[in-house]
Amino acid sequence: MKVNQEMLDRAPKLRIVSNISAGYDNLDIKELTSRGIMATNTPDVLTDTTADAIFGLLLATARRIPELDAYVKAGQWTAKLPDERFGVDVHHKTLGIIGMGRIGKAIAERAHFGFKNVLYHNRTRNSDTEKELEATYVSLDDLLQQSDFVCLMAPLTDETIGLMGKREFDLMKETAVFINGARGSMVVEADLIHALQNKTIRAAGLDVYQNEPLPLDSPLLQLENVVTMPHYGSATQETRYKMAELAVDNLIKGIHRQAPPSLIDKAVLAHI
Ligand SMILES: NC(=O)C1=CN([C@@H]2O[C@H](COP(=O)(O)OP(=O)(O)OC[C@H]3O[C@@H](n4cnc5c(N)ncnc54)[C@H](OP(=O)(O)O)[C@@H]3O)[C@@H](O)[C@H]2O)C=CC1
Ligand SMILES: O=CC(=O)O
Repeated sequence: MKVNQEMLDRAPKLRIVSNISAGYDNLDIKELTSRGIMATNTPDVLTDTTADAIFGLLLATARRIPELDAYVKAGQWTAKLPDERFGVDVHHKTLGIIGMGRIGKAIAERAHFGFKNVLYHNRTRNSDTEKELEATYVSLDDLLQQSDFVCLMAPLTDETIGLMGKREFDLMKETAVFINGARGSMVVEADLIHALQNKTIRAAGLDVYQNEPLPLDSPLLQLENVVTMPHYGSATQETRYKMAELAVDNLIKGIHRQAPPSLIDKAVLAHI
């Protein structure tokens, strides 16, 4: 739900907005802070669960697991698997992570022993991450040109909206797989669809979309080289419970005008 000026005008007594998600692109943080309203999210508790899901999506896309599951269940496995159904290797390839934050790093940890290289791109270089995960910092264009798997894991901001468009898909290898575990609006969906239809990239694994739930007439649903998930990254019972607990802790602190555990903009404390 979007929390913007219009909504806030109707809530003059509001003290805190407690988001149950790590991403907070639905919140106008500047506006909230200027009104002395705290805003919180639920990072960390969902990091490993989301990394598991996005890594699973990467494997499923490369090895075409959902398609082959449907093939077996439809009774089509009546002879040797035809070559056209083969997948592509994941091991000893190059993984490029755009947004090497908490979840990006957890994905890199999972890739550390299986991939040949892990490349990453952030606005700032992180030498501790480079040492710890043997990851290499590169420009966005170098990452797109060199990676066999490109995984988008940065936040949606004014800077990242439409980050992946025609130019960026054109830079990717024809054999590369694109994974989006971040936010749909960071991708120009029509350009992604074009790249997939024309096979200028091999495939995509998507957890997030420009419009959610994904409209039934989306061309993405017709493409064999797309694996879809329903914005599912943090969706395990254990993790959703921890997220709810953290959101409640944040809320209770905020109602009592105390600093919540995951306050997004600490500058708001000067206004309350
Ligand atoms: N699919 C799902 O279910 C889920 C999706 N998410 C999404 O994942 C996002 C990341 O979460 P999390 O890892 O916890 O967040 P973090 O804040 O820990 O990491 C975000 C990373 O992105 C980098 N980044 C920010 N802006 C840019 C930019 N313009 N270009 C390149 N890199 C950039 C940051 O580095 P720097 O500041 O140096 O640029 C940082 O390393 C969330 O914002 C949310 O949208 C989160 C949870 C579940
Ligand atoms: O997309 C989910 C989140 O926690 O952010």
